[in-house]
Amino acid sequence: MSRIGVIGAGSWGTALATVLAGKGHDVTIWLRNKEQAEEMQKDRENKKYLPGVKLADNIKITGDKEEAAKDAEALLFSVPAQSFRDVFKETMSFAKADVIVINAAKGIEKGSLLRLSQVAEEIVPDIESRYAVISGPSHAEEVGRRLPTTVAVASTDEVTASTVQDLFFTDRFRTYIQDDVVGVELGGALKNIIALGAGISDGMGFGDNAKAALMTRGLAEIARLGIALGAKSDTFLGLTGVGDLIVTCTSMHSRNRRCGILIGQGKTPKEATDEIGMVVESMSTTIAAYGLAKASGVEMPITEKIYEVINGMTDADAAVETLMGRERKHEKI
Ligand SMILES: NC(=O)C1=CN([C@@H]2O[C@H](COP(=O)(O)OP(=O)(O)OC[C@H]3O[C@@H](n4cnc5c(N)ncnc54)[C@H](O)[C@@H]3O)[C@@H](O)[C@H]2O)C=CC1
Ligand SMILES: O=C(CO)COP(=O)(O)O
Repeated sequence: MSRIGVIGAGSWGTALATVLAGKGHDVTIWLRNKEQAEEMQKDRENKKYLPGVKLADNIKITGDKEEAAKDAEALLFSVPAQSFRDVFKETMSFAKADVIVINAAKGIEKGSLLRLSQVAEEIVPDIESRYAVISGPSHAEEVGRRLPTTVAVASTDEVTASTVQDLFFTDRFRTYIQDDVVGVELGGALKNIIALGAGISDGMGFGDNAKAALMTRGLAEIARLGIALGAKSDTFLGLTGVGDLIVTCTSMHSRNRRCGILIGQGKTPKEATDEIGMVVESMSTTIAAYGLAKASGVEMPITEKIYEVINGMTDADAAVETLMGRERKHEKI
């Protein structure tokens, strides 16, 4: 049994806290609003982000970051990617020197174009051997209800990877070990862009053929960028690649897909994200991926069109026409 601080109490932090508590760990969730923390502590439920899932007695909720961090043996970060830098920096100032860090967010920092493990290393230069990423096809709504789920835990350090594997492993939440941190981070972040596109396609009334095309060619461009940035190609065929792409492009739990559906039906990106009311990571990840693709000279035609749609530079109809009318070519990654 370990003491674990969960930093961020959205749907994912809350769902993962229930897995950890189910294993008997002593879990403290931090959330930034003190009144909401008190309410959640009293209600024993996250009514805003994960309604209907009861919180066990070994989960404590606090609005005090120091309380969640200071005695923790492991810290699980589950705040949106663009907030990670600030939240991580402050939290680590309270943490024990040997704390294990697990990041559950899926995104790339917009301004710096850094993966979140790179952001963490900028702040704590010796963090790599104590840092793990958890990622895979896993919607909070299902994990919170103990529906069978598989994910990967990636770390460059094998001991850290297996320690984190053990922290979460249950009969309903199966954790695999991975060493390709770059591939796992990029797979989890970039699939959200394709899910947004799949949603736009659904919202425009296109069919399963169009969605399968987006998913397959989308995976090709995810892998292309990933390999150029140092990922292993096999990772994109695993849980954190094609696995997460499938669940996010097909599930009505996906906020990225649902946001795309609203855009495909004619809403502006701002109206669509406001209506979703939870983090839609693809909005910032698309901008970061567009920047990374340009900087590394990798061709990402779907990402480029989605970038233009969400920035009001083209509409979805024109984007589809351009993608379908691209020069004829051989099928390859
Ligand atoms: N919901 C899901 O099923 C899954 C989500 N993820 C990832 O987990 C991350 C978090 O997502 P969700 O929990 O779903 O989001 P959410 O929208 O449900 O909740 C986000 C939480 O972060 C808090 N937050 C936002 N900015 C903050 C800041 N600056 N400081 C402190 N707290 C802040 C919000 O108040 C809220 O409690 C995202 O990167 C997402 O892609 C990954 C796998 C599954
Ligand atoms: O990453 C996820 C599932 O694995 C969550 O996807 P959404 O952010 O689109 O809900």
